[in-house]
Amino acid sequence: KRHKFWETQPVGQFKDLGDSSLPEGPIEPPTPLSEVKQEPYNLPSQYEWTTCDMDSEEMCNEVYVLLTNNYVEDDENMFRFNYSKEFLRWALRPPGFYRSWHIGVRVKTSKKLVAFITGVPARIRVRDTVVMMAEINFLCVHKKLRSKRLAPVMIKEVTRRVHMENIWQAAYTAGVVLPTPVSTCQYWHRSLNPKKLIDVGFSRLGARMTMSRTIKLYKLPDQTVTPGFRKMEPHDVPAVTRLLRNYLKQFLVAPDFDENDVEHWLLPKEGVIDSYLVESPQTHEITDFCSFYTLPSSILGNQNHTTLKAAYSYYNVSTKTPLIQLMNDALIVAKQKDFDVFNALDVMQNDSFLKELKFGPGDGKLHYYLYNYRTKHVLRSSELGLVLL
Ligand SMILES: COc1cccc(CC(=N)NC(=O)c2cccnc2OC2CCNCC2)c1
Repeated sequence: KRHKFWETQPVGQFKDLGDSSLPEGPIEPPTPLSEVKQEPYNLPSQYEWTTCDMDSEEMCNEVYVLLTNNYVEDDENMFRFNYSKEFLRWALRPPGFYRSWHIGVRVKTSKKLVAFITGVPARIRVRDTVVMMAEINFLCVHKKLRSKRLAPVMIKEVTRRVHMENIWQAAYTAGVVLPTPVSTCQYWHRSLNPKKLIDVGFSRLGARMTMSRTIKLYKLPDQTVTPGFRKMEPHDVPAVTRLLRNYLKQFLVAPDFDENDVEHWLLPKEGVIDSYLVESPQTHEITDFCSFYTLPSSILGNQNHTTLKAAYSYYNVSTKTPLIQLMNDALIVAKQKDFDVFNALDVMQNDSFLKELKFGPGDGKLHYYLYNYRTKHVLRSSELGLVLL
């Protein structure tokens, strides 16, 4: 398939697949900062660049409205991601963030926001090398402006602004195959509210299954079962950082989180991120951790329901509590908080609990990409220790 734009970019090309003579590492060397293009790329004449200050209630709302109406839908166009404003502020303002990497496109005359793309800085380890990268996300072009080739110029502009901060690599995910996935993950769903999921067409009643039998199949206890299971609190940051850093060592690609990162990315925030840990009642040692983020989806065209309340598995660590028991407690808490479904990718050790905890395979895949960084091989999803929002 022709990838006119991606064939011009420093990314693994399909023709290079299997050529194991190519070394792991950057594809192109950094450019001297004086040679980085200082002025923004040209947009079609009726549009202009804008920087979206997510601290501004008004701009944050404009971004929220654009994404709510124009962001990613499932393959059958029945659902559309509906990131909340609080979530967007959290996702886009981690330690060291750059406002200039929150890029919008406006119509010059009306000033209407019609496109968006973002980057946030992240230290990501690839095998034994920690690389400063930009995590690129929320690329969105208004439905009415599709196929005007806006996305390539937006990707070039965010790349230019990342280069200006002397960062030369990036990580991103997509539901489509581009040159060339560093890994491809299968996503899985665990029903928490099967009646609603069937009513809205997210799930179908199994063959030879009645609704009451289905409700019983997915029923969960009212309370968590692990002694010492509790919400993460600020004073837990150092211990959770140690636990998570040690656990992530086993994966070929993983974030290199320090305490500042853990404080931002993993401390609970109502309606955004939930995280729990197991503190041994005997030793008070923190032995396990689980977390999930809140990403609702708009339900397109259903009379009775407008929103699908979905939890997405984030980072989980098990050293004493069996991962299956830990994740079942996460399901129990998600059900207590009235989530309809709990989603997970088959990354890290997730494969070990998916089937047993009654997750069903989703109808699509999520591809992971690195920009300007070649890996020796395509990674198995279980070698991935990175979850993007
Ligand atoms: C249920 O509502 C949906 C609304 C839009 C798209 C999809 C299907 C889909 N594309 N799902 C995922 O990409 C996905 C499935 C499981 C876990 N994480 C995921 O994506 C995350 C990570 C990448 N950025 C979007 C959120 C579902």
